[in-house]
Amino acid sequence: MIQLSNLSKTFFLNGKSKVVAKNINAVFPSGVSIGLLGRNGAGKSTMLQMISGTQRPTSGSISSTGSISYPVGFAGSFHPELTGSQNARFVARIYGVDTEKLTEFVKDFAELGVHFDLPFRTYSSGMRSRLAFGVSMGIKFDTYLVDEVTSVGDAAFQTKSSALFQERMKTSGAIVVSHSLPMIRKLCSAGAVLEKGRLFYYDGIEDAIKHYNHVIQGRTPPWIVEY
Ligand SMILES: Nc1ncnc2c1ncn2[C@@H]1O[C@H](COP(=O)(O)OP(=O)(O)OP(=O)(O)O)[C@@H](O)[C@H]1O
Repeated sequence: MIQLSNLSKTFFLNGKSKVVAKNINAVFPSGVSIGLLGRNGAGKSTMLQMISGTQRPTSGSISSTGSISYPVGFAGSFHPELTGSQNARFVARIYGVDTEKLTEFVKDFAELGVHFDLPFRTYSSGMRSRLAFGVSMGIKFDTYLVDEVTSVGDAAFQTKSSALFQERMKTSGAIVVSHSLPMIRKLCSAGAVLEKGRLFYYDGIEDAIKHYNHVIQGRTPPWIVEY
């Protein structure tokens, strides 16, 4: 379970303020895959960053009962001079998981062939994504945070990635940010909409999509009194 308590976040830039969370109180239940929807700039990525702990709220707090991943597919902390294999070991040590097991898993999953033992700096962007997705999904977390990982590799690899995600969802939950509704429908059973600093949680993804469809047409859903 992830609990947001009186959570507020405001950015100040060039004398202007942007509120992305306004005193939000909400609970993301354990073991559920939740699609986080909202317009461009609503604050979805910021919300994931606050949940992962890389961004601080302006006020309020976030507490959780289980382990939370770093954003799935994030490659920014890989060292360019280390090989894919060495980077996988490095991350395994940071998270205290079996280095051999994770490395074997990633080797098999990411299908990088000889590149797995070559420096990360020599990788194509597709190879980087495959390594990053394999490493993050290779570690068991209670909740996976997924931000727009919609196109990892070619069609065959996407099918494989999606199957791995569904497999993980048997024992874990996720918060998934994507503008692709087919992707959200495929991966999520529940949903939440972030709009004007408020968060609306729905047990059913179709109800969240209904709300989102109102939002993108600039309308307030009839079941919401006011934002
Ligand atoms: N470090 C920052 N400093 C100032 N403003 C920021 C910062 N990070 C984000 N913002 C602003 O906060 C708002 C929310 O950004 P965020 O990336 O969280 O939105 P999003 O819902 O994920 O958007 P998108 O759907 O376009 O990816 C935007 O207006 C953005 O410009």
